Amino acid sequence: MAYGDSVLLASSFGAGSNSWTRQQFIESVPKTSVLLLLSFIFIVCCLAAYLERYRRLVRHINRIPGPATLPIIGNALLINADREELFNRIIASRKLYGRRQGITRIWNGMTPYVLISQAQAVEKILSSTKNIEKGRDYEFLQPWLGTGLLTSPASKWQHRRKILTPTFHFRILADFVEVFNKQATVLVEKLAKELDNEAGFDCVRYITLCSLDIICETAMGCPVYAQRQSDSEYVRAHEKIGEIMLNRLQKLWLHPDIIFRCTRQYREQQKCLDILHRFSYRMITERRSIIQTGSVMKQANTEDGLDANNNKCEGSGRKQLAFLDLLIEASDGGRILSDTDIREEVDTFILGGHDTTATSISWTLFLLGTDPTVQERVVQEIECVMGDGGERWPTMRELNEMRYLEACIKEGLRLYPSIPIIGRRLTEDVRLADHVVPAGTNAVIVVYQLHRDPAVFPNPDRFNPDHFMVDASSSQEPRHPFAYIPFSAGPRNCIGQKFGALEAKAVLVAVLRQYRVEAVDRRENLTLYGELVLRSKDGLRIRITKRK
Ligand code: HEM
Repeated sequence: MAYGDSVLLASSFGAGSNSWTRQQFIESVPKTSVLLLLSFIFIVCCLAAYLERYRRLVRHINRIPGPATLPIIGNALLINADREELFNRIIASRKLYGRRQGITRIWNGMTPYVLISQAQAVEKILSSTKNIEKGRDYEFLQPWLGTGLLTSPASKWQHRRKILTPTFHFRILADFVEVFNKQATVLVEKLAKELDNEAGFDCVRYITLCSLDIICETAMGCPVYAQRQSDSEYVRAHEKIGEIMLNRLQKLWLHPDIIFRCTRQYREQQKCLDILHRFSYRMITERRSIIQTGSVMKQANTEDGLDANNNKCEGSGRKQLAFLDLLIEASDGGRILSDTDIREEVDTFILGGHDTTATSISWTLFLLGTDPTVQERVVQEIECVMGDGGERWPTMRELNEMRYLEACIKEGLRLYPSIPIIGRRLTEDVRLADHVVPAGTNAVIVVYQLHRDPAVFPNPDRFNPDHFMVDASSSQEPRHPFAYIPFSAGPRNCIGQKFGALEAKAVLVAVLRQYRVEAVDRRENLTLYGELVLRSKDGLRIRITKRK
């Protein structure tokens, strides 16, 4: 014991034989009190550190232009708008505050969001290998998708992406073209009943069911007959869970689990999840046994499949491999991927590859219906590439040759990107133009607005597929690589973009070879919903007539 210490103790407790030693003093203090004191100090330190971080966040965020904020609630009143108004306000934010730099901020209560719609700034966020954490809103997809690729945290994502990338190899996609063509033929059949419909009809539901058929068959190796049995338990569960998740996303008070779990919607969600997950697990078991008996490649491509009511998929062995087979193969008997992991990824492909592709096809078809000259040019290209193809289905090579059709799909995705908004939660500071956007901020990339930047696309609202017809002799400056990102960009870009683009082509070829399309509504009269995917309030109404 140091001299100073003994003096201190002596003076505190009195010297002499009855005085306390330091040891006695320490022993006399109850251990719980010490623990409490240490915990208190720890909490105070954490709180101080948190407040300092938060103060820094507020200081940086408030330097970014944006609407005036109220204490505590920030701009929550502004955000708490109905479906159509919210998207309008997001778009208006740049016009009002961020015209110069395409960067604005908004406070949802005490949570900051920074809206970004300028290519250089977008590049800083999306090209980062550190800021790859998804925004908070993606958590609402987790009951269904778990932490599959789309929703997975950074710590898990990299390893998963490495395993999954080979499943989208072009040789595997070539095999899927047959499924695209087969289901597109069913779509053409279904559309025939609208031939006499003078008033027009919404094409989105028809195309969404076709796309669901395609993704389920390619992902799980089992047709679900969504187009033929659109009221089956599986299809209804799909539609219902989408509605529930969207509704929860929009209603701030349903965000905390503790409240949501008390609602009827939660119970409905659980029922849907039970149907969807049960189906995916059944497929895994079935495909595993087919693989074990070595019969995947041998089996004939039968027309058996999902029974609408009991979800059975008998004799559904297919000539080609499904994504599921590739995942089972990559799982190494459960060592690398468990059945739950596989289920998460299959469900992720189904969600990620279903509405997005259907939305892209629907908007392109609608846009072609607004411009007969462009539509005829597409049809001429199809005839030219297919030669005397008659009713024959296009091959992958032929689809790849249809450059003008591709330009129309790209232009459709420019004007109406299937995913109009992409979110990231920043884990480290980013400098954007004159601003520091601190870690902890939710970065919101407004793809819809980015794609309409007049500095990149002159006359940006016009439907002009020539934007994407590459002219090697052109003296124009090349476009900024992050000015057009319908499939996102950087490390967390869309893994299924080639699949989606090829599917869109196959479906549009099938429809346009049979029908002439005319848009019923004018584009400027459409009301947009910028939700999980970009929708029009009243659907996309077209009229069709038979081509000779
Ligand atoms: C036209 C069709 C499609 C469009 C416009 C599209 C768009 C996108 C976008 C914008 C993202 C980034 C989302 C984000 O960062 O939050 C994304 C991610 C993703 N997409 Fe697509 N997608 C399409 C088709 C598909 C298809 C067909 C599949 C699967 C078969 C698919 C599977 C995925 C997956 C798994 C991710 C997450 C990738 C990752 O985080 O590593 N997508 N998609």
